[in-house]
Amino acid sequence: MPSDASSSATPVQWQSAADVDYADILYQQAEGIARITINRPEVRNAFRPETVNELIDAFHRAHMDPAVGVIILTGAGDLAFCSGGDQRIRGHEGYRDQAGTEHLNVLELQRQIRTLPKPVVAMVAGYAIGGGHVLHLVCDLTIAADNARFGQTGPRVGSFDAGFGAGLMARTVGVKKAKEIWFLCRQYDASEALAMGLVNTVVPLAELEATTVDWCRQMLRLSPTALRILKASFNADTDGLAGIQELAGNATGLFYTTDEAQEGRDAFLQKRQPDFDRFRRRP
Ligand SMILES: CC(C)(COP(=O)(O)OP(=O)(O)OC[C@H]1O[C@@H](n2cnc3c(N)ncnc32)[C@H](O)[C@@H]1OP(=O)(O)O)[C@@H](O)C(=O)NCCC(=O)NCCSC(=O)CCC(=O)c1ccccc1C(=O)O
Repeated sequence: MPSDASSSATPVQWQSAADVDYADILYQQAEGIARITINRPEVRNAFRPETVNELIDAFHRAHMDPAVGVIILTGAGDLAFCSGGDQRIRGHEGYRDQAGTEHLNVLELQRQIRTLPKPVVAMVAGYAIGGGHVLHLVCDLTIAADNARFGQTGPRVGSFDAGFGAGLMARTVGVKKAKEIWFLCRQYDASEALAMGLVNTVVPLAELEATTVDWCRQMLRLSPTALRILKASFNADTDGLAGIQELAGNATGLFYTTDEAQEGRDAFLQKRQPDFDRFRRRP
């Protein structure tokens, strides 16, 4: 079968997990794909701390599930992917949860999306704005509908994301463009986003899900280990020593599967000297 063979004609049959009870998000699964949906369309899918905690839980679930190979992050409805932090519950030093504690917990979610070892695809219809724009940015790929609109609003609403929101943005679209996005708080349509490398492709809204699923199916046919290590390698320089640690952890994980590493473990458990003589020193 050719590597790009398309099976996009077959619609996906999403199944909701029976054992989850999220209030702000949906978690569905099919064919090795987990689909995580921010489900607050009445506020253009703005997130509150509880939303972010549920997203963290859902991404952890998808990470740990061996049946999941690719994850889609999206927003409910056609009007928005996500409009960032819910300004109605923004308090003195963060976003207030129902117990009254104030958080900036989306930063933890950003790190989780980058470090979990499976491709994460942002499926964007409508607005990806503010912290919602940064969420699509930290995903590995972005598929945009032709009605998508992108932008930052921080300097207008009294906020900024000086982490991935600035640094990864600059690496993605270039420093001048990233400064324009943050300093002017303009919105960009899908074709402008494509031209600046902010998204991977733009499709008609009616084809958004089919195209996203098709890309996921293509990745599911590829080597999961190769994709895993490639994802870590793309983060390695950006994320400094934490990125190198992530990449290196994959090397350790692969080494553990070898007879050579297992000889070390077995020798310790059998209280003998390890015998590494039978393992060749490769050029
Ligand atoms: C997204 C819009 C451009 C959509 O415009 P439009 O289609 O015309 O719809 P509206 O009529 O404006 O909105 C419909 C309805 O939704 C409400 N709403 C929309 N967005 C939000 C929001 N973010 N918070 C709360 N409510 C929202 C809107 O008020 C309407 O409600 P009604 O009751 O019907 O009036 C437009 O809506 C828009 O511009 N929205 C605001 C975008 C914005 O400024 N977002 C916040 C950016 S700052 C941010 O996200 C920081 C959070 C963050 O990620 C972060 C960064 C750095 C460190 C930590 C953090 C962190 O942890 O949070």
